Amino acid sequence: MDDRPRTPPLSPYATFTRESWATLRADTPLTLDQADLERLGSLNDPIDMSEVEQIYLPISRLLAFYVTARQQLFRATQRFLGHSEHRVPFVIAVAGSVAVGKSTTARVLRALLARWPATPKVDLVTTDGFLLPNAALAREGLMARKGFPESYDVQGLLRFISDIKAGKRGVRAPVYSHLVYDVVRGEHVTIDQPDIVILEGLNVLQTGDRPRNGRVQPFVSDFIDFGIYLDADEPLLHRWYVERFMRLRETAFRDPQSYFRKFAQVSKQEALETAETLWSDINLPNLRENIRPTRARADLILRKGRSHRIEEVRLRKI
Ligand SMILES: Nc1ncnc2c1ncn2[C@@H]1O[C@H](COP(=O)(O)OP(=O)(O)O)[C@@H](O)[C@H]1O
Ligand SMILES: CC(C)(COP(=O)(O)O)[C@@H](O)C(=O)NCCC(=O)O
Repeated sequence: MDDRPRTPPLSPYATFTRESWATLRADTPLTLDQADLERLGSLNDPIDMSEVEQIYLPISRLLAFYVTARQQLFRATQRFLGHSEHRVPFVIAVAGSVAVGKSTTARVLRALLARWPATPKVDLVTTDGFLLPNAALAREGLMARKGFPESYDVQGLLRFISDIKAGKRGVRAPVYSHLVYDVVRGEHVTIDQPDIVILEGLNVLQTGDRPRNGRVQPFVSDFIDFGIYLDADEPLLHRWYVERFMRLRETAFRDPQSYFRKFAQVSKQEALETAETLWSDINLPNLRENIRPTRARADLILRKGRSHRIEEVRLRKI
C-alpha cells in the first residue's frame, strides 16, 4: 500500500529529495565520528556517515536557526511584560511508528546538538516511561493496547513537560524497560533546566478531545517547539518490526529478565507467529488510528526507504 503523504495543491510543506536536502548543510561542520555512530545506532537500525552528513547536519543547522528565533521571541515577550528573563527549554518531539527507528534519530540529534559551539545542555526523554505499569494495564484490560493513548498516564506526561517549560529544577520522569516490558518501579531520570529537550515517543504529536468536563485541556503537543515525524511505508515497518523481534530472540530475549524469554526457546515458527500477531493486532492499528494521523502536525517529515535511509524530507514552510 502506498501511504505516502499526498501533496495537496497548497501544501504547507516544501519537499526535498535526499540530494537537494543535503546541499542545505552549507558549512555545518561534521562533529561525529565512526565510533560515535556505532554507539548511537540501534539493533536493526544502522546509521552511516552519509546519513549524518546528508540528512542530520542540515537538520542541525535548521534547528540552530529555530532555537535562536524562539529565544528571541521569548525575550520579546519577557521585555513586554517587564519580567526578569529566565531560560525556557526548546522542546523537540520525535514521533513515528513502533520500529521506525525513533530512538536512533533522537540519539543522533542529541549528540549533534550538544556539540554546537554554545555547547547547550541537551536532554533526551522517552515517553514510554509514562506508560501505565503492566499491573494497571492488566487490571484495566489494556495489555493488548500498549502504546494506545489510553495506555499512558497522560496527566503525568503533561505535568512533566509543563514543569520543564516552567523552568523548574530536578523534574523527574519514570523509566520504561523494553527488556522487562514494564515501567521500572522506583527508577527515574531527572531533568534539570536543560537548554534543549528531545521528547521521543509514539504519542508526542497527539492531541485529545478538547474540552474535557467543560475545562480546556492542554495537549503534550502544545509544549512542543519543533515536531519531527519519522515516516515509512507500512510493509517496511512491518518487516522491520518482525526482523527485530527475530533478532532479539538471539540476543535480549535470552536474558532471564526478558519478558519475551520464552520466545528464545520456542520454535522459529512460533516466535514468528507471535511477532506477526503483535504487529497486526497492536502496533499496526495504533499506527493507523493514532500515530500516522499526527504526521500532518509535524514541522519536519523524514521519510525512510528500504535500507532505513531517509530518502525524502518535507519541511513545513507555512
Ligand atoms: N522486546 C524488546 N526487548 C529489548 N529491546 C527492545 C524490545 N523491543 C524494542 N526494543 C528496543 O527498544 C528501542 C525502542 O523501540 P521502539 O519503541 O519500537 O522505537 P523505535 O524503533 O522507533 O526506536 C529500540 O532500540 C529497540 O531495539
Ligand atoms: C513500548 C511501545 C508502546 C513503544 O513505545 P515508545 O518507546 O515508542 O514510546 C512498544 O514497543 C510496545 O511495546 N508495543 C506493544 C506491542 C509490542 O510488544 O510490540
